[in-house]
Amino acid sequence: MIGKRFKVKVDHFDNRGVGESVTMRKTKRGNESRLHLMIPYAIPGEEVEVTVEHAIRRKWQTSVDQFVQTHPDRVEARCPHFEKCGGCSWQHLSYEGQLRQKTNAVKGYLEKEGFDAELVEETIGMENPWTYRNKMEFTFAPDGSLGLHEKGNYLNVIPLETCYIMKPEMKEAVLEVADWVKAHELTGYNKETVEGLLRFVMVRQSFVTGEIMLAIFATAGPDEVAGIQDLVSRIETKFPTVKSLLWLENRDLADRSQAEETHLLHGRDFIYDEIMGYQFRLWFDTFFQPNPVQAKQLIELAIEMGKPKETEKMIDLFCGVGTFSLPFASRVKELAGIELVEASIASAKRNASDNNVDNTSFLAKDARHGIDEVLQEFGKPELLLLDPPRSGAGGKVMRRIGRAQPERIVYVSCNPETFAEDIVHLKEFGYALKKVQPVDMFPQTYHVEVVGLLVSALSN
Ligand SMILES: C[S@@+](CC[C@H](N)C(=O)[O-])C[C@H]1O[C@@H](n2cnc3c(N)ncnc32)[C@H](O)[C@@H]1O
Repeated sequence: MIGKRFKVKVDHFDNRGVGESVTMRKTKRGNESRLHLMIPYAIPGEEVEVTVEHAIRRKWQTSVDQFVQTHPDRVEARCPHFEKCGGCSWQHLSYEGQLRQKTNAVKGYLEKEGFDAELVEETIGMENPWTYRNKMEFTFAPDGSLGLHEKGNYLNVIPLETCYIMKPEMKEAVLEVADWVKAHELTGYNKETVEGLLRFVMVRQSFVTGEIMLAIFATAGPDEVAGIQDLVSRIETKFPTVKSLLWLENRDLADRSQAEETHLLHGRDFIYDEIMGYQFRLWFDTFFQPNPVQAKQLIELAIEMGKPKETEKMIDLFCGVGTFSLPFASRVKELAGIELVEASIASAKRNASDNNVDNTSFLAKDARHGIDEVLQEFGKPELLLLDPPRSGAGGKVMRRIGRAQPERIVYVSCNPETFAEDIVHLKEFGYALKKVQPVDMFPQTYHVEVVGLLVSALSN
């Protein structure tokens, strides 16, 4: 198969937004079999000539020799790193085209699980689908250059020239770090030889307060690094909005942005952010919605769909640091948040008290056991919101939710595929899906967020 050429029409995007063509072909024994060809950066409807490169899990990966017919939504990608960088995967689609494809994808996942695709609204897009990210992470190459991982090659780093999905000020601050590294001839960490100093730079900025955090992950402490004072004075003089400059020591072999020791080089160890008028403290490892403009839309939508009432009790499952909990708490009598990560629960409690929200309780537990515990102490909630990770909540959690019988369930998801699989479990408990609203949290990528409303038949 390798090296064979085909002329095919792209049928659909797979669940990672890659063009796929499926054709029937005869095997040597004369049987019919499906041939899956994966075609990078191709759009459904396009006609392409491709060459087979290799197989991954029974799907043949191809390279494009020629586009015979292109889609009207095809555009020139804006970024010079497009196709090499693992970040934006859909810059070859017009923004309107991206939104259409996202709506179709959500409809497809729901139809597959037996739901009515008519319940899916058009995807809510952004007025400006660029410079939307409030947090980015860049990697050092062994020679000290700083950039983004090459797509499909974790060991290679593409030096950062530009990045259109983050704010220019964030990029300038990161480029200043890159310049400092070059000036002092510091080395980057080599994953193969496990030698070298610098691992990552994480940058995050609040779009409301403007405060920036710069965190540098390295295999040694700052005392062991020549020129550290130069870094501090460069940042202090050129970037007054950097309110937190951190040096995070990570000597571990595991190449993750974690820290064994935190050294504060400038400012405080957190920055302030705000959403819907609520203030949040963000540490370097705090999960916070990465697109603050759309996050506000998402919370407002969840409120509109869930219709919280002042007489009601509510559970916020997978609550993180309380991004949804705080705005909802002011609209219900009592709210209980459940979340696995203890540090997030500590943050959620602090965020509640910082914002004078006093009708919440937060429990650091796995969702499954947390529901049982909260139900025992708290009784049946009228409203339940869940916002699980990409892998979904899973059947066991969904059945526990079904048995708890809240009147209304608002399901926020960053993965419509697992969302559709999860809500199937609620059917046997008498829930009907009323509405699904896709929201574009990640323009220029295939990712799409959804908010779904499910209502119990028993509540009517
Ligand atoms: C998509 S985030 C949502 C967080 C929060 N709703 C927000 O908007 O910031 C999913 C959250 O689920 C938490 N989580 C993951 N697995 C969990 C589990 N088994 N039980 C409870 N929480 C879990 C993660 O730590 C993370 O905070």
